[in-house]
Amino acid sequence: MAKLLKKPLKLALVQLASGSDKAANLARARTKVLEATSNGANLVVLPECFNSPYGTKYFPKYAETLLPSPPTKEQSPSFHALSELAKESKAYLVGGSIPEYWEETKKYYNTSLTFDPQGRLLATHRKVHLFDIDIPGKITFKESEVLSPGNKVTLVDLPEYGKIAIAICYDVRFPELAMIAARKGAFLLLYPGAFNLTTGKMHWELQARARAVDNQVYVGMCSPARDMQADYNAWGHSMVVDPNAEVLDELGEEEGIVYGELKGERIEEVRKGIPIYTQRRWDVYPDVSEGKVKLEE
Ligand SMILES: NC(=O)CCC(=O)C(=O)O
Repeated sequence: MAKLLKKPLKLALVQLASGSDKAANLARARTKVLEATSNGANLVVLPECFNSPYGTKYFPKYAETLLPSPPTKEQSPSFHALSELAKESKAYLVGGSIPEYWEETKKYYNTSLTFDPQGRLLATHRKVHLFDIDIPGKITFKESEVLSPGNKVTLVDLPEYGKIAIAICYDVRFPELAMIAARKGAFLLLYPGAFNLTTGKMHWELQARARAVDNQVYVGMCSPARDMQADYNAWGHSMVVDPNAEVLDELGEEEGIVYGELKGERIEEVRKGIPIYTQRRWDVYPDVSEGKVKLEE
């Protein structure tokens, strides 16, 4: 089997403290991304809605136009700031997510942009599963009041390293997305996300570790820092999980950067020890195998 991760990669997840001032958020993101790369990171990730408050009433106000691509600076200051930052830091950059407005359809999306170290756009992921939940007395949230869903699995090839998959927050709860990405050869599943104080406590770590153990790949979950003055209080606890579902490192609630040294040998070791990759019984669950998720050679 070809190596999933061709050489070691240093991953950095920036748990950004952001507020209502978009320009200030972009400037803060730049400072923290440059800090991460000055510490040797090759791939840096920002949180969901890293340059705006998180909430349905904020999406239209902060939305930027990304299509046709590339947008102008007026249409999307964040696109240009991220592209320039990837170039400046000479690293791959997963720009968390931003609210997107698509003129042609008049629809809004929660969208993640990934850039290469030359500042070129590599991938766009629109959140596939919208965060619509209702836990009485705790939290009710309905992204679908404003947003439309994306409709694809997003795999990104980093030529020197291998493939990664990008999805956004609530997407992590859907193992199918992760499974397809892993079967197509991703060594790392990345989720810019913003769980809250109710579901964060219940499921943030569980979901990260579950996707790792299901697929025997690395997982990175990148949250905003917690702000108790904001309408929505993010859980924090950005973390890197290894292919054996062990938490390699984790932050608390405050702003910070969590790092992970990712190695191909670790994936191979875990898969050799517990070889679920060669033990699947597609004959017993053909409905899943028919999902066209053949294991890569
Ligand atoms: N921003 C989100 O998608 C939140 C997801 C979340 O909190 C969850 O429990 O899932």
